Amino acid sequence: MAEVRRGPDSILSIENLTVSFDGVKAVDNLSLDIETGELRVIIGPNGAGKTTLLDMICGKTKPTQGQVRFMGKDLAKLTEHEIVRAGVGRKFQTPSVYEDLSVLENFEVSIPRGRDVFGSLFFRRDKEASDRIAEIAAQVFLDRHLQTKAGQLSHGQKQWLEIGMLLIQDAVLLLLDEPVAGMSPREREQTADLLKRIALRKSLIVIEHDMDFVKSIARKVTVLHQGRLLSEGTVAQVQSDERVIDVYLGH
Ligand SMILES: Nc1ncnc2c1ncn2[C@@H]1O[C@H](COP(=O)(O)OP(=O)(O)OP(=O)(O)O)[C@@H](O)[C@H]1O
Repeated sequence: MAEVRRGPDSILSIENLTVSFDGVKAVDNLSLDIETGELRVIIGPNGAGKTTLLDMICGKTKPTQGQVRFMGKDLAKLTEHEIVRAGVGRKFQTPSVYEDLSVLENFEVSIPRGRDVFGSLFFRRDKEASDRIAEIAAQVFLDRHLQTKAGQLSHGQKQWLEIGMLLIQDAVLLLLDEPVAGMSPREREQTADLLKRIALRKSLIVIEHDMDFVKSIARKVTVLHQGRLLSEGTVAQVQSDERVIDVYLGH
């Protein structure tokens, strides 16, 4: 089994993580480390434990055993909301945007709350927020759709909107479950560029099945199988790993 290398720059450290459902281990003694600024892709056959792993990072599922540390914080001690506030943003497989609100309003509701916006600071902060929305809307290719109702966007555009909402939230670690599902080839290319640009300043964990897309974004790939770490390395390394070939083609 590949050894986990713990760098001084890791933003997320997962150690011996296990969760059982009805006695079956969906994630089994998994350890992995994500560096700051890393774009890590997780692949693996159906039921390998990929989604469950993200569920444990964002606090939706509590581990039976093991630890998840994010920027030095033990995430088991935080609620789902506190984990979001700490900087972990999750995008699920199906886009969850407010369909009846415009793109602009979807961005506005994602602005982190709890910041004082009183007195003379009010207008400055307000301007800051609208500048930030404009910048992020352009980044996720939606600057010309700010007034469009989210329900009228294409499936791919909804995925981009959701990624934009995570950026507005100030997430520093983005967890994306199949972000290009249902996208056209052109939208996939744009998304690959977008994720690479985001990784210049933030860290990402992306679950993906589409190997062409994986090749276009991944520097390091983690392969899960039956809840365990099967292989880790570059796309070329994992694709030539006998254990990976066995799992995908064998039996
Ligand atoms: N809440 C739950 N209760 C019971 N079993 C669960 C639960 N969540 C996941 N599982 C089981 O855990 C295993 C891992 O599932 P998971 O969805 O994490 O796999 P995955 O790698 O994301 O698969 P896919 O590629 O199909 O989405 C599966 O056997 C699944 O049936």
